[in-house]
Parts: sequence; structure tokens; C-alpha cells
Amino acid sequence: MRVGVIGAGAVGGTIAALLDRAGHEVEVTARGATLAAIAGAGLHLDGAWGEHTARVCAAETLTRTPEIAFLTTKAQDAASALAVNRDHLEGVPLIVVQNGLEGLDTAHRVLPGSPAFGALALYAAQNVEPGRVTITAAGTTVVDRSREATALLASVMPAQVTDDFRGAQWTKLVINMVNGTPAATGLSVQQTVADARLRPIVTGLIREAARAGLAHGVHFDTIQGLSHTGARFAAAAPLWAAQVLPRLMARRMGSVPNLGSTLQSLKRGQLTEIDFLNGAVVAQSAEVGLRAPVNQAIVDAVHEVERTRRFLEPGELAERVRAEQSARR
Ligand SMILES: NC(=O)C1=CN([C@@H]2O[C@H](COP(=O)(O)OP(=O)(O)OC[C@H]3O[C@@H](n4cnc5c(N)ncnc54)[C@H](OP(=O)(O)O)[C@@H]3O)[C@@H](O)[C@H]2O)C=CC1
Ligand SMILES: CC(C)(CO)C(=O)C(=O)O
Repeated sequence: MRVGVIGAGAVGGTIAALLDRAGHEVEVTARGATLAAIAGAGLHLDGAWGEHTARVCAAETLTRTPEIAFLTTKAQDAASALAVNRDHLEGVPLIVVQNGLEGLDTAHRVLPGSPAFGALALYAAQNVEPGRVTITAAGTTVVDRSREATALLASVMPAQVTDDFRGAQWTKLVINMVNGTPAATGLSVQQTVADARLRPIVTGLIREAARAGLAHGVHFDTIQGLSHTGARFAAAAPLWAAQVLPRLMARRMGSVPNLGSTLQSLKRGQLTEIDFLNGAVVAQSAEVGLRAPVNQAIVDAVHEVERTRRFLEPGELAERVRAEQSARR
């Protein structure tokens, strides 16, 4: 199949390399150092799904019209990345592999004539350097309704379809509550969950996300072991008891340190997706009259790190969270 991948970073690089290995005709879009690396030495994948160097076509924008396309940029780049590829994406099935709640709406807005489906990656991919990606933890991809896209992905990696993408998106948003604390501190997900000062923060983030979803009437689709019952537990249980949830999430990631995709952006000197993750929890909470001070404190902390390039010490972050909680009481 002719496949287009918009944004050959960690997730896009993984999808492109695995589909190339399976014999598909893959074209990726990339820019700067990533484009130069892929054009020169190919796209290199290693880790949980084996090693492969994909000699894929690479350009700043698509040069031909694919039969199916994947959008794999960070959420803040989605609209502009789609717009510059509009000529080759009109009418083409588009799979938006993105965290947060907005990717699919963005695709519908920018490309109203293209059938768009969401997808949620539950593996951990690290863009170790331009054109080189390592899978640090295997996991499935949950795909919104499209049997065609699910079959294509399932031929190269674990993938499953869901008919309740909104419920799955919210469950994934809850899972992504593990991203912010590493981005604020520079530590891995496993380290933040192991730290007695940071684990209550991660738990508080999860709790606020679960409460917001429930208040919006979301039925959380079960993914990666987190079910609607689990989300209700996260929302209602005392903080000490709910700490089992981040522990389970971290355990699923295995022993290879997982930075999470948000910290990876900071390590490359880029802005993050934090407004689309913890920022989404703050916004969704406000819509239903709830407060989300832990998420607000993390959004502020990560924006500070974006500006100053200085990670916060765990105790310092815990103090910021406490201050935000008492200010909003
Ligand atoms: N990494 C992971 O383990 C997981 C990530 N996700 C989600 O998947 C999505 C993608 O994340 P991830 O792969 O980590 O992100 P990356 O930052 O690694 O990759 C995104 C890539 O898109 C490129 N890009 C952005 N705009 C354009 C454009 N206009 N044209 C061409 N390329 C562009 C970026 O280039 P540049 O560097 O030049 O900006 C970058 O290489 C996010 O929503 C993330 O939350 C979900 C599950 C796991
Ligand atoms: C599931 C997880 C946490 C994997 O790293 C992810 O979605 C991310 O890093 O954005």
C-alpha cells in the first residue's frame, strides 16, 4: 500500500519503519535535522519490535498522494502539518495518532473532505536522535472504527479497533497523567512514580482527569487494564489508596526508563504538548465547574521549564502543587 506518514518522530518513525519492513511503499514528511538524517542514512528502528533501517522517501511535504496517511506530529503541530500537505491528503483516509482530546477535531477542521479516524498508541517510543527511534515498551494501538487502518497496523504491531473512541481517548488522557511530572522534573515515569514526594502528585493528576471525564458523562473504554471501574476508583478513592494506579501504569512500562513523549520534547529543546494533556484536564474541569489545581500546577511548571530550561527538584514541585491547591481552595 502507498502510505504517508506526517511527522517522522518517535511514533511516526515507528509506524513508517514497521510498514516499510512489511513491504509497503512509505513516504514520510520531516524537517530540519530529522529530514537530513532520514534522507542520508534512512530511518532506524530498534527495541521491542526488532531492528530495521527503512530507506523510505522523505521530504518536507508529501510528494505523492498516499492510499492512507498517518498524522503523527505533536498536537500543537497538527493543524499546520496537515495544511501544508492538503493537496495530497484531500479525500485520503487519515489516521490521527495523537494524545489529548483534540487531534481528530483538528483533522476534520483542516481536511473536511478526508475521512479521519483517531488512534491511541500505548507503546513507548523514544526518538533517541534524528532518524533513530527505540521502542522501550511494547503496547497496542487502539484505533477508532476504521477496520482498514486497524488491519494495516495489526499486520506489523499489536492493534485493536474500538467503537467508542471518545471513551478510549479519555482513558488515554488519564494514562497520560504520567507524562507531566517527568516533564517538570526531568526524571523518567518510573522514577517519578517511585518517588514518595511525586507519586501523590501523579495520583492527584489522575484523580482530577478521572473526575473531569465522569462529570462530562464519559464512559471510560478499557485500555491497558484501565477500565471505567478503575476510573471511578481513581476519582473517589483516598489519595493513599489511589496511588496503586500510577504504580500499575509504571510497572506496565517495564524497566527501561520511559521519559514519556512530553519530556522528550523538552530534552530536544522544543515546546511541549502540555496544554493538550494536563491543560485539557484543567479546561474540561472548568467546563463542568470543577477545579483541577494539580493539573494547573503541572501546566505552569512545565511551561516554566520550557522557558528556563531548568527542571524542578521533586520537593520544589510538591511545594508548587501544595501552593496551587491552597490558592484554589
Ligand atoms: N513517543 C511516545 O512514546 C508516544 C507518543 N504518543 C503521542 O503521539 C504523538 C506524536 O508523539 P511523538 O512521536 O512522541 O512526537 P515527536 O516529537 O517525536 O515526533 C513528532 C514529529 O513531527 C514532526 N513535525 C512537526 N510538524 C511537522 C511538519 N509540519 N512537517 C513535518 N514534520 C513535522 C516533528 O519534527 P520537529 O522535531 O522538527 O518538530 C517530529 O519529528 C503525540 O501526540 C504524543 O503524545 C502516544 C503514545 C506514545
Ligand atoms: C503511554 C505513554 C506514557 C508512553 O510513553 C505515552 O502516551 C506518552 O509518552 O505520551
